[in-house]
Amino acid sequence: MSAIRPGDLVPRPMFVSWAVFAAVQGGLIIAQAELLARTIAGLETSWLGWLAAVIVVRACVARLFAGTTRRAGIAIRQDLGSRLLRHADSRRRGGEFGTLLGPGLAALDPYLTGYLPQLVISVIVPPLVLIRVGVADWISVLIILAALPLIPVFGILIGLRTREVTEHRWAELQRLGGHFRDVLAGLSTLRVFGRTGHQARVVREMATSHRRATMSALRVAFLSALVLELVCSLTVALVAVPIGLRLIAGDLALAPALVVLLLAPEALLPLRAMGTRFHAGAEGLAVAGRVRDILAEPSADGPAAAEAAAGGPDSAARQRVVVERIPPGRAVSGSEPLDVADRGRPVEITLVDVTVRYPGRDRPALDRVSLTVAPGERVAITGPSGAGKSTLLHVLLGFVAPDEGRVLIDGVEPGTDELAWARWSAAISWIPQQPRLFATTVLDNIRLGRPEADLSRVRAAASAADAAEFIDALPHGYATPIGERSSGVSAGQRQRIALARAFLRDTPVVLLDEPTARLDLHSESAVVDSAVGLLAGRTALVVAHRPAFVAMADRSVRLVEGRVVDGESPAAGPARPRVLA
Ligand SMILES: Nc1ncnc2c1ncn2[C@@H]1O[C@H](COP(=O)(O)OP(=O)(O)OP(=O)(O)O)[C@@H](O)[C@H]1O
Repeated sequence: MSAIRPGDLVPRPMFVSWAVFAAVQGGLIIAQAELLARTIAGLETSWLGWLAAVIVVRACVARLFAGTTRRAGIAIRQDLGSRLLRHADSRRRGGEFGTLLGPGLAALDPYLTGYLPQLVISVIVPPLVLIRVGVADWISVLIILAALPLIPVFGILIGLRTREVTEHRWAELQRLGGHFRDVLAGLSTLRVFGRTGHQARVVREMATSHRRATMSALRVAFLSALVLELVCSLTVALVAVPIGLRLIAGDLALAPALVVLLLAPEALLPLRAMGTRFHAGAEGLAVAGRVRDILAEPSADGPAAAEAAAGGPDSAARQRVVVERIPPGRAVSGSEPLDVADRGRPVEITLVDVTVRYPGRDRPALDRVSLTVAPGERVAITGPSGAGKSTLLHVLLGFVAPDEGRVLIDGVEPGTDELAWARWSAAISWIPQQPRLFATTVLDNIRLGRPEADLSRVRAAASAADAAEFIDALPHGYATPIGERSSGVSAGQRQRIALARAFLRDTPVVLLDEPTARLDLHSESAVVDSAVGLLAGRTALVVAHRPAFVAMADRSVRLVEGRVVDGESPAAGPARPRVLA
């Protein structure tokens, strides 16, 4: 991360106003010390009114300054937020980006409204105060000047460590945010592939790592406050002891001695406060660097980005709605073992008068749909957009509970039996229109439903899905990491990884939502050929848009406005053999 200059974030007039405030504040500090010293030394009350006025003005100025700075901070953050949103193309709008826009910009606040104004105050107030101390007693100025550099030196030494730990903490937070969003968006995929429990563990580990990084940053902050406090106290003591001795010896009058004693801590205070605020603002500094890096990158929103972003916010939101509709009784445990006995034989699926109504919709998405898919039969579901094809698959996946009607698996209704749904889930491979890949390696993405599978089985599954060639050409082959929101692979490659996933999972039932994303000719024919191989010998429901996908089925059922309007009779003949046993 490149270093960032304060001027990159804060407009110049803001610095000027901070400087003016610092000068006024410096003058008021000196006036306050002067009036207090005269009142005590002369034992007269005539200055008390002026003293009270200075204290009140000082408080008002400080309040005014805090208000102006806070408003400026909000304006700067809002401006950065909208610039980031305008600039960052859809590929970058992942969970990390969300973390940057949310907690990231919020972390900028202590930097903008705390550290930077304090930096200006530290440059202006100590010299003003030291001039007045020098007029009263030049020896004290020499002592303060000798000790003063210790504060920034210690501050810088600790600051370097602070920057390191806060950047680490920020990186951990971004990783956590990115992964969490990925997991949420792909929750339905994880659920079908029985990996929710594993992902919960991963999120827990990331949260622990972030907590450790936070504790380490806090330790450094406390240590730094302690060191700075010690240096300031020692400096004041070094000034006070000789002043006391010279007062007793009669070498120094009481009024200038009091001015020196009152002003010595004020000369040190801004530097000490700057050290403390540096810690509070260090995360903001890390964020500012990231913001500047993003704004410096060329924006690349365009057709390619749009394609790469397939499976974007709309589809994620839609999936979330679907997942929210899962009745509590149907939650499938991630640690549920696959039912191996189920894997060996094709399954019969029956829907009886299934009706699904989405909230806020007049027309049901499925209207009394009855359908029987014989063991080993492949049925294509066709129909215009919005006919209810995906909803039909979602009912079978348990994402959507029918409002009326029954779903029977091998003649048995899972109903609200959690175990029955877990067994059923373990028997399904689901390939959605826009398969969800996770920000992990290609290898782990393929073996999502079978984490124990070794590389040779993964390779076999990838070859069956015509994915082996492009995976071998990736920079690290199967170990190549996939970015957030499937960045780094094309829509066609994503489909082939999803098919490889299904080949490896090797379940008796396949539910396939044909990809509608624009695929090039080679990708399309590769996906069709692989899908033919995958469906062989399995009970399958395929939402089909293209003739090639309809042709691979034994029969097709047409849905229009949620109703079955046309269904061919089942094809006769034995089921074809599986590709992967
Ligand atoms: N989560 C939801 N909330 C509300 N309405 C929904 C939801 N999902 C789907 N619908 C509506 O239900 C109807 C059927 O949608 P569905 O996605 O099943 O159709 P489809 O045939 O798969 O369409 P496409 O071919 O365009 O994917 C549509 O009118 C759709 O707008």
